[in-house]
Order: sequence, then C-alpha cells, then structure tokens
Amino acid sequence: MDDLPERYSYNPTLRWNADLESYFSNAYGPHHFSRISNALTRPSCYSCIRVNTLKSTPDAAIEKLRTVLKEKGADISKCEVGGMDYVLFVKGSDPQAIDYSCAADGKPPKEVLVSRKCAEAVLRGAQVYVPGVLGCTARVEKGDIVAVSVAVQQPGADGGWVVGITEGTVPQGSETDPYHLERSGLYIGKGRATLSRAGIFCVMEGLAVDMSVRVFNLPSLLEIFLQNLPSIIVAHALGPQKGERILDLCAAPGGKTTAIALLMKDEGEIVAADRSHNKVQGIYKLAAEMGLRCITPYKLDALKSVCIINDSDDFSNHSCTKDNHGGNIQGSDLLTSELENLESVTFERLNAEKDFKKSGRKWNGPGRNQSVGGTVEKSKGFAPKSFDQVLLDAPCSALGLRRRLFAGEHATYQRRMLDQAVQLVRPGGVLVYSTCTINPGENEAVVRYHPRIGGPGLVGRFEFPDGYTEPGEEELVQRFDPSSSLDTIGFFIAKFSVGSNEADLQNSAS
Ligand SMILES: C[S@@+](CC[C@H](N)C(=O)[O-])C[C@H]1O[C@@H](n2cnc3c(N)ncnc32)[C@H](O)[C@@H]1O
Repeated sequence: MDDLPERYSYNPTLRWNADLESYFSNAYGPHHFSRISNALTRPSCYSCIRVNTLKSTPDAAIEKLRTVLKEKGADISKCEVGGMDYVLFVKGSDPQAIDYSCAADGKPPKEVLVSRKCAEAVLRGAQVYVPGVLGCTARVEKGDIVAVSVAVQQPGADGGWVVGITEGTVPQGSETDPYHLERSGLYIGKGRATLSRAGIFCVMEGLAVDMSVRVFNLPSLLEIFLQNLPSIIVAHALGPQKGERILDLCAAPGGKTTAIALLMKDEGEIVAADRSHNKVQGIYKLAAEMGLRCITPYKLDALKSVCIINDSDDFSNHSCTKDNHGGNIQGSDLLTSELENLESVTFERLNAEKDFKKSGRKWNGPGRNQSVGGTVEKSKGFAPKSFDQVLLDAPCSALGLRRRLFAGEHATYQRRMLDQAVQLVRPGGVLVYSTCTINPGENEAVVRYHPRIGGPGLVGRFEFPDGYTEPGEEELVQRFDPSSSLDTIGFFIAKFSVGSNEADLQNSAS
C-alpha cells in the first residue's frame, strides 16, 4: 500500500497516435514537443472571461464575478494589452492532491472508471454521466463517495488503440483489475454516486457521479461567457469597424462571431455561417441572449460558399437565392469531431452529450446547441468579393485544446475552404484564417500553399509537398504555444490583406 498516494494522483502522459507523435516531434523538436504534450494534459492556470461591453463595464463585471464566485479573495485581473481591458482573467488553482481516504483502513477506495472522453469533460468541469461509466466497484450504493479514474486507450496488438474494458467491469482495487497499472496516476477527482452500481448499469442516461472535488479546482463559471484568449485575439486581428459587412464562415457556436460584433458595437452586418443546422440555431440563441442584432446566421457549407450566379438569382444583399423553406431541416448533423472544437466552458457539457450519442442513448440534459425544433435560414452562398472581411476559423484536428488525454485525430480539408474564403473578400479587404491546433500541416502549410501567402510560425517542411516554409516568414503569423508562459490553448492566426485581384494576397502579421 506504500504506493497508494502515487497511484491516486493525476500525473498523465498524453497518448499520441505514433505517426502524429513522430511528425510533431520532428516539427517542434523532441523537447519542445514533450513540453507541449505535457501542457495539453492540464488546463490553463486561469479562466478567461469576455465582458459584454454593450451591457456592462469591466469593473461592474468584476464586482459581479466576485459575488458569483462567492470567494472574497478570488484573483481577478484585467488584460493589460491595449484595448483589451474587457477581457478578465480569473486565476485557477494548481492541481490539488486529493484525499481519497484510502489509507485509513488500508482498503482501496470505491471506484468508478470512466471513458477518456468523459474524463476530459470532467476535467473541464462536467459531471460524470451514466454513458461515460465503464466500471464500478461492487456494492457501491447511492450516496457513496467514489474515486473517479480514467481508462485511456492503450496500444493494441494490431497497431491500433483499444480500451479493453467492457462496460460493467467490477474493479477490486487490486493489481488484477483491468488497466490497474495503466490507471495509476489517472485519478481525476472524487464525488458522490447518485445511483447504486446496479442502477448505473441499468439505466440509459442521467447523472452517475456528482463530482465534489476535481483535480483542477477551476472556479465554477458555467453561467458566464468564457472564451480562450486566442479566440478573442482573432476578433482583434480582423480589426472590424462599425458598419462593415463581415462573413464568419465556420461560426458555430458563435464565440468569435459575438466577439467581432462587440468590437463593431453591434453596428454593421455579420453573416455567421455554419453547416450544422443545430449549431446555427445555437448562434441565433447566443446572439439573442447577448442582445446582438447585427448577426445573421445561415446554414451553409463553407466548401460551397461562393455562389455560382444564375440569372434567376436574387442578388440583393449579395446573397444568392436563399432557400427559405419553412424549416423542417430536422435531425442532428452534429459531428463528433466538430464537437471537439467547442471552446467555451459554457458548452463543455456537450462532451458528455457526445458519449450519450455514441452509446445510442438519449441525452437528457440541456445544451445550447441542442435542436429546439426551430428553423434556420439556408444560404446557397455569396457573391465573390462581397465582404469587407472574412474569418475562416476552420474545423481542425483541435490538437491545441487542453485537458486532453489522447490525440489521434486529424483533419485536412481547410485548403479548399481557404480557396472559397479568399474569393469572398473585396479588394482591399481582410481575410483571417485560424485554427485551434498545434499541427503545422493545418496551419503554416495551409496558408503557405497559396503562392502569395507567406505564413509560418514554424520553419520547415510540413505534410504537403509545397508546405515548406522559409526562415523569416514565421513573424507573419501568430502561433499560441500551450507550453509557453501565456498558458493558452494551442492556436494559430494568419491575417491577409487582399489586394486588387485575387492573386494579390499579402500576409500581414496580425
Ligand atoms: C472551430 S469550430 C468554429 C468555432 C467558432 N468560430 C467559434 O469561435 O465559436 C468549427 C466549426 O466549423 C463547422 N464546420 C465544419 N465543416 C464545415 C463546413 N464544411 N462548412 C461550414 N461549417 C463547417 C463546424 O460545425 C464547427 O462549428
């Protein structure tokens, strides 16, 4: 039992798909990559809050926050970068050593084993829901305190990744338990079981463990608009002005759209497009909640966002014929990989929702992006050169998001989106491309591939044959490194000033 405190701790190693690991190790160098990998397993040491300046002031928001947090000493500060004092930082805690009360009688604690996705959601502040539970100690009764650990994928015999734990597993707290060794150092907190063991594996949905202590004690801010610092900076990089017409091509859930709207003081027009019906509804809802009127959400595939003009097309407002059919665009087209990209803690519970969807069970909790059965307007695209500014916050592998325990996904179709986005900017306008991944293949290589686009924060060859980036070009973009002292998510921003013709695209350091 000497190893108990060490076992019941949180000291994870991020698991990488082998190809990705060697690719990133090459791109960043092994030491830098190892620091990034380590940073990705824990949250930033602060939460970043954007004040709705149309409704409040930073000082009033700080007062309100102190009341909400009910902690007299809550460490809240304003961002000191010029023009960004409406961004507030609330300091979180370092990882805490949790007493799982296992040493007193020498017996191991009662345990609940959860899936990796469930654990990542818990680390961001969610509760443990039934579909995320893989195993539970025998004789756990409703109300019992349980230690929560995670079973992360392990390398399988065929070279893939497997979670070799079947639902309903009964851990004994002994070395013969499945993944006993592998779960050492992967305890993410403790809580009160809201169902007995039998209950957990009988029902399809609902809360399983009400988490009382998490290894990272971030203040509970679920009701307040949290946004990662780089996302706020994207809006500043665009530099929106009152009265402009702006297109946000992959807009849902609307974090950056609303940040842009605030900078425009809600004057002008922001077309907020996303291909997911449910998510577009979420944008409507968020804009309404924030009292923003300049946002017009549309369902639109960014890969088809430049419209082919027919004589019959209604070209008022530079939009091709809109299909205003009375709704009934029902059904969820939420994609699992897309959900990874949600940035606001307000939406974190969707990770748990994802587990529900995967398990084929019904989700019972509310979510901002849940279909509310309404209609969304569908766009067939927009006329070339019809926007002052275009933001392409592209869907990506999301390998910059933090509190992550496994990284194996990859996305590659940003180039085709960038091709569309470029065409929609008027001469003299601005295009901003951003992602929340540390993958240079989705960042530097994408912006570099246009002949006139410089781009990289990293120098070298990345993924595409034409993705080679020259020394000197790294200053033309902003790269947010999760292992740097800024302590943000991994993020990438490239800003382009569009010249008088499409080929004349200048990269300007944003
Ligand atoms: C990184 S998220 C955008 C986050 C958003 N900009 C924000 O700040 O809240 C990427 C979004 O792209 C959307 N998406 C993925 N493929 C798309 C496509 N082909 N056309 C339009 N949107 C797409 C996803 O639904 C997802 O909402």
